[in-house]
Amino acid sequence: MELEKPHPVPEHSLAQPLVQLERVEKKYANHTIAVQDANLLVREGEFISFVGPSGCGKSTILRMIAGLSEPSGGNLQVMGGTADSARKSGRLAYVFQDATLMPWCNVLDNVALPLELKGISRKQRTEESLRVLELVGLKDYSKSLPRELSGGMKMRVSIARSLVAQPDLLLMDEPFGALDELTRQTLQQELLGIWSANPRMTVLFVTHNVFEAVYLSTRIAVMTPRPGRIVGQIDVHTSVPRQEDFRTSPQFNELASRVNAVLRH
Ligand SMILES: Nc1ncnc2c1ncn2[C@@H]1O[C@H](COP(=O)(O)OP(=O)(O)OP(=O)(O)O)[C@@H](O)[C@H]1O
Repeated sequence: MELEKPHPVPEHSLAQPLVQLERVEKKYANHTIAVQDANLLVREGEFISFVGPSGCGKSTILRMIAGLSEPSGGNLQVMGGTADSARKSGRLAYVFQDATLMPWCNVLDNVALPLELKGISRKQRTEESLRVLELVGLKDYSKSLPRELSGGMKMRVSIARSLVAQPDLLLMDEPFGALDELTRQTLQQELLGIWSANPRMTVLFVTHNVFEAVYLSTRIAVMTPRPGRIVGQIDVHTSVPRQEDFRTSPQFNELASRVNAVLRH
């Protein structure tokens, strides 16, 4: 199997640490320990998936990194400061499982929202929004309303909105979970294309789908529940952009088996 040139993920030892979790814990007010003793070092340019069963704390970790929820213990650094300061810097973007579009606004205005909130001029907002809509193949739908789009198209709009302010860190919480398998695979391919075209962009991606994690990631953080822990980290050395035939390769199956073995441990 011939795979293309490697993604320019910087050498691990040289790339900047972007996110660092040291013994991070999250205990909710109802005493649920959602995350315990989580340790992870994310370097610039990586694509890391969190994979694990429902309730193992994947979303909780992502929300803490996004500055939407505070750890109850341990040390969390994002872009050299607190998660809250990283969120306020505007250098990170968050994609939810639902596209969460404003139904009364057209596609262009939905995508332009982060720029509007930053006070960017209408002309520049339009230019930038059309640029990212082209990346996700929706330039011709800029005037459409969300209700006129399929589920996959709505998710593309949501991804375009997350990219419009050119984030350094893209956090995605099960973004393709509600899509049919074929659409899901198409969007995985598109996401990898966008990521590999932006060598400095780091992606943290939550999924419960082992195959999705293997296909997308440079590293997989495997989590188990009660309490939620990162119990293993598996590197995926295959270069990107990845071809569809990676999905049927022996290496793919071997990686999926390794992830499953850690999940069952
Ligand atoms: N706000 C909250 N208050 C109390 N408990 C919570 C809260 N949010 C999540 N939990 C609990 O924390 C644990 C981890 O939840 P979390 O949503 O992070 O898991 P997850 O792995 O993302 O699950 P899923 O794949 O189903 O989204 C679960 O037991 C959940 O019930």
